[in-house]
Amino acid sequence: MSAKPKLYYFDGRGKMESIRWLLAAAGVEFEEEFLETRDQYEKLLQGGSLLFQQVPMVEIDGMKMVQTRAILSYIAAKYNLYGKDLKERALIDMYVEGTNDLMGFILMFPFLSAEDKEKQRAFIVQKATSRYFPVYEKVLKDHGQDFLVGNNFSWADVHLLEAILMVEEKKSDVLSGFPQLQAFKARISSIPAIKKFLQPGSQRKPVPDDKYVETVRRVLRMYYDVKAN
Ligand SMILES: N[C@@H](CCC(=O)N[C@@H](CS)C(=O)NCC(=O)O)C(=O)O
Repeated sequence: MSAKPKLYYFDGRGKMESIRWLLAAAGVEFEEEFLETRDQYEKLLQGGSLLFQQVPMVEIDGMKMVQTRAILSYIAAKYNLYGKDLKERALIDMYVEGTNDLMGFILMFPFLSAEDKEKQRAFIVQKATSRYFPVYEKVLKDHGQDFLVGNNFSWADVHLLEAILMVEEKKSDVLSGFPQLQAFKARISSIPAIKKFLQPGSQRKPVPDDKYVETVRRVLRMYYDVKAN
């Protein structure tokens, strides 16, 4: 039996969270090493483990993988969450990139000033409800199926649920005008592997707090200000 994938990142969401979600959705157990000190990060750098001197890094199947998108694609393909043919794969890629753009607005949120946080919250909700959610609402309504692509559970479904929950953390009733997405959320959340991941005590990370922000800033020597969109 091959070893469990090992994830190298901070003890928080950031760019690793979607990887945790996808592994969990595939029912794959994984280990994590959390970066707490600059020393740990420099050891990884000096050991040549970080191809572009960045995390996330995932040890999987004898590889030290970096680049979030590459890691996610590998996991999706390996665990049959990436469609049955090239056209389904293309659709999954489009939907995932859409949700990724939306999540990108949320990724740096914890690093903003209090004033910018309020501006960014409004921006996220506006983008979600006017650009991204209407797309997925229409896809689900038009084909009338349970999943976004090919009537099968895929990476696109996992990514969309993650994005929905992230936006709901910014505005809890954000799905009120999206009945298809409400039903989708309930359906995907009840898939056993997802349900397990959503329960307390799983490897899902909480909303980033000040301690997470301080650790990331210290380890990466991130001394600059981050601005809202
Ligand atoms: N394109 C990369 C970007 C990764 C990235 O920006 N990682 C940050 C932490 S979230 C990092 O390691 N920054 C250190 C640096 O760039 O020097 C990916 O998607 O994985």
